[in-house]
Amino acid sequence: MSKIPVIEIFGPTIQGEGMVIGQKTMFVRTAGCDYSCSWCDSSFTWDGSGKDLIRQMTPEEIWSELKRLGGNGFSFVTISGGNPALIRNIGELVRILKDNRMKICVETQGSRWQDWLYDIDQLTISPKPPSSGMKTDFAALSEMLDKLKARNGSGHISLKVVVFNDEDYQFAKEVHRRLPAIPFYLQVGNDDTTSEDREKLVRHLLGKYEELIRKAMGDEELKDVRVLPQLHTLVWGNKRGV
Ligand SMILES: C[S@@+](CC[C@H](N)C(=O)[O-])C[C@H]1O[C@@H](n2cnc3c(N)ncnc32)[C@H](O)[C@@H]1O
Ligand SMILES: Nc1nc2[nH]cc(C(=O)O)c2c(=O)[nH]1
Ligand code: SF4
Ligand SMILES: [Mg+2]
Repeated sequence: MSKIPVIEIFGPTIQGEGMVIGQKTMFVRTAGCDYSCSWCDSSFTWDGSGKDLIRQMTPEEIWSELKRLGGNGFSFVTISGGNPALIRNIGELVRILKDNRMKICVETQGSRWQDWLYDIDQLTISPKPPSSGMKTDFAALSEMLDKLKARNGSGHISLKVVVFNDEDYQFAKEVHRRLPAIPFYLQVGNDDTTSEDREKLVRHLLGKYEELIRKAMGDEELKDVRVLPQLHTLVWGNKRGV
């Protein structure tokens, strides 16, 4: 039976980011990423520090674990990582979730394609700005969006760019300029992913959020934009598994 490298399964919790913020959901986080963003808040999925947490699980085992944790109290499952789009076998998990009438949300950076992406109900694509140290392949990104749009339209897709500085903000605008038809989100970057002082972190991030709101509201070139914080970080700080 085909297996999937899973580093954590948790929930129910709220989706803290993007197009379905506030949605009650379970989470499946896969191990491994083709990127290595300088500020990645989930670097334990790819930098070796979480290697003892990785379990090779069959899609059935993942579904059992979701049921064990969430009982009958959920109808939404979010798959994140790392980059879940590295893993072909997630197609089988998607099938099981669909058979059980789950809605599925996926978080990916848009660097890799899998056919199961066609079956995702809420797909968040998060191209990486300069501060991450990564380079976005816009041709590959456009190709991915064209494929998705041709099959299912684009109502269920969004673009979410994390912003840490002005260069990132300019990059975010470029993403929106190139792909104006896709719902566009700006997300506040958390530049202190190791702090255990929640109060201090929240005060700092709310300040950053206000700054980003002010910038976007005063920007005539950005009309159709949503500006969001990471809600789970405001509620729980840098705690893992929430
Ligand atoms: C950990 S990533 C996993 C999915 C996928 N690799 C991606 O980057 O889209 C999930 C989301 O968290 C965002 N993220 C990662 N580190 C962050 C940070 N320090 N502050 C704000 N958002 C962050 C990513 O941009 C992405 O939208
Ligand atoms: N509550 C909560 N919402 C999230 N939205 C995206 C997350 C992620 O790490 O992909 C995440 C996460 O880790 N927790
Ligand atoms: S692409 Fe996502 S998981 Fe990978 S390093 Fe960047 S933020 Fe982290
Ligand atoms: Mg996260």
